[in-house]
Amino acid sequence: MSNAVLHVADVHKSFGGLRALSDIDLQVMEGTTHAIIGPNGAGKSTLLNVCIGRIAPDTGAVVFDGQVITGKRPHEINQMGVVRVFQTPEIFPDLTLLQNVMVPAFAKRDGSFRLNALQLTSGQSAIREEAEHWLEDVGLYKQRETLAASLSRGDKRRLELAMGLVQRPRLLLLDEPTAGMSRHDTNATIDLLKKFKERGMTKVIIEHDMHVVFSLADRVTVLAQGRIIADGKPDEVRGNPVVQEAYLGGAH
Ligand SMILES: Nc1ncnc2c1ncn2[C@@H]1O[C@H](COP(=O)(O)OP(=O)(O)OP(=O)(O)O)[C@@H](O)[C@H]1O
Repeated sequence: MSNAVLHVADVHKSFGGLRALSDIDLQVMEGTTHAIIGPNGAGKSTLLNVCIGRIAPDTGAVVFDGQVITGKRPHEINQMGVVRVFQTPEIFPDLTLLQNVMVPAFAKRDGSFRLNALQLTSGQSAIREEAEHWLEDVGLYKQRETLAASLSRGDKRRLELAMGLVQRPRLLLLDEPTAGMSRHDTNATIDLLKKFKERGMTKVIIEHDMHVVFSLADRVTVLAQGRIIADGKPDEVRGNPVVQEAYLGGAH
């Protein structure tokens, strides 16, 4: 039996009169890729934000590796090993790729996020080597000395992935990792994420592109109007008439 790395336990969240999340209970098992899908406004981003401490649930709890993390600050949750890769890459355009990856590597080592860590000499070469390793892993090693601003959209996402990986996540949360990408870049991203899957990394992925979801997910949870309407293996979910109805009735 594998363990639940993440357990979202009976979470509710309202914004004013709007119920963004109701009765959310789900478990992400060790080593799996767990997709969260649903029409626009279903509550996917709110759920992710609850998991990383950016939004406090009204009731319920989030348990990570057996510890309640509800109420902890985002950087504390990040230090525990929960890493989120954003829909819009959060990179430093005026730094080189290498420097971009070195900043979170220093943050992981020192427990605080500082741009001026790049001026530190202690441990600089070990951090540099580690950053190079992850740039190589995502296929950006050759461009390591170029400025991040010059990258294509797909490569910026890869860079952000390297910035996440250098933190050696226990749980990687990916928010629409292929949004706005060409089919070629999307397929390259699928291949990259498959590689991490083979290494046993636990991932949660929010994604609209069903080709990506069904290429990667071991389990799929479907949200609609803030509730879980289906949860199971990809094929079970795909054939579920309730899911089809939610998509037809929604914006997609
Ligand atoms: N800070 C907020 N204040 C008020 N309402 C919010 C806030 N954040 C989200 N909502 C509302 O909560 C509901 C769920 O939004 P959320 O962004 O979580 O959905 P989503 O499934 O991620 O949608 P999308 O696929 O469009 O990104 C929506 O009706 C949204 O308008």
